[in-house]
Amino acid sequence: MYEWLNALPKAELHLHLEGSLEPELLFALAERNKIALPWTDVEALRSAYAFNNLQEFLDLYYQGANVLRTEQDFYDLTWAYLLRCKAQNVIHTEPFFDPQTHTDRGIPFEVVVNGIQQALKDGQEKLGISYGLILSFLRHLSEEQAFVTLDQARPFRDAFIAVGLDSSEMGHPPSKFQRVFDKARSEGYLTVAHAGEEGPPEYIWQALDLLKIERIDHGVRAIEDERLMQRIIDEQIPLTVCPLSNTKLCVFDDMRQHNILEMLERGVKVTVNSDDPAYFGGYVGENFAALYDSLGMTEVQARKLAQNSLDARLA
Ligand SMILES: Nc1ncnc2[nH]cnc12
Ligand SMILES: [Zn+2]
Repeated sequence: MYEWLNALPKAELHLHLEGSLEPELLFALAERNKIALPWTDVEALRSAYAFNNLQEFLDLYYQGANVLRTEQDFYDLTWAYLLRCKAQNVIHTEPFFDPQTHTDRGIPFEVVVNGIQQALKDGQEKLGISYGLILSFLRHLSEEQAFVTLDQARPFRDAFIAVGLDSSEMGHPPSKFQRVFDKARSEGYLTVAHAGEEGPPEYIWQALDLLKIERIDHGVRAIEDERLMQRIIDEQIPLTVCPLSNTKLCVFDDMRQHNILEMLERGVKVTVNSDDPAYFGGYVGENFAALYDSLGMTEVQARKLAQNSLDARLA
């Protein structure tokens, strides 16, 4: 890692807490909770981290999340992530979590939220990292199930700044969730959504026009639609781009093909994020380093990307 990149103050705006579950912690939690794993050791698990697309990754990611059972588990997961933030000068974070991944396995909503929230509060107090937590709906499930999750969140309303939308993109357009996003906005939530990661530009239009999102998560396929590009430039709608994720999930064949700097130079408010760092080979710092190594990112560009992340905060 490069010291000058590490030293830049940054915000992380696209991070799935469940995706920060490192294999070592996964094994430790499995042991603590007496859960048998299908992998013999950490190395065997790590060697399974080879994906051809988003769905192949998600299948393993949901399997990994199964070791998270208690409030302490969610605390430990979140705290480990915050220590990484501290080490890389991430001074603000807006992580996602997927309540349905846990409630559907019988883990009470409050167990998940309390563990995460306590760690975030301690991170603010002891590490000086500010935050805003985003509750994300799983788009492969129904809108009705998202409404149930929104109901479960109501007693904890102050714990969240926004709702989001993630999981399998293809075949699950933003329009499927228009009503639940309307309801969430009426309750004061801001909104974000994954769009244009694997899905077409049309999904980004829907996320903007139907879900009224503040930021586009990924959004790299916007570049295929010139009218859309003009809109996100004119309105300075932030994109939370995740370079290592995009190459690991074969959205781009190679980092040298990534379009983040082309977007930046065209005036798009792009930011650098890690998505699921335990699975994709690194945290924000490693993502910045990859842009330097493979795309020749300049110091001016790095500073602009870091500033964009601070400007695009919701909390
Ligand atoms: N990159 C990604 N896209 C969609 N859903 C996700 N959940 C965790 N990581 C994700
Ligand atoms: Zn994501």
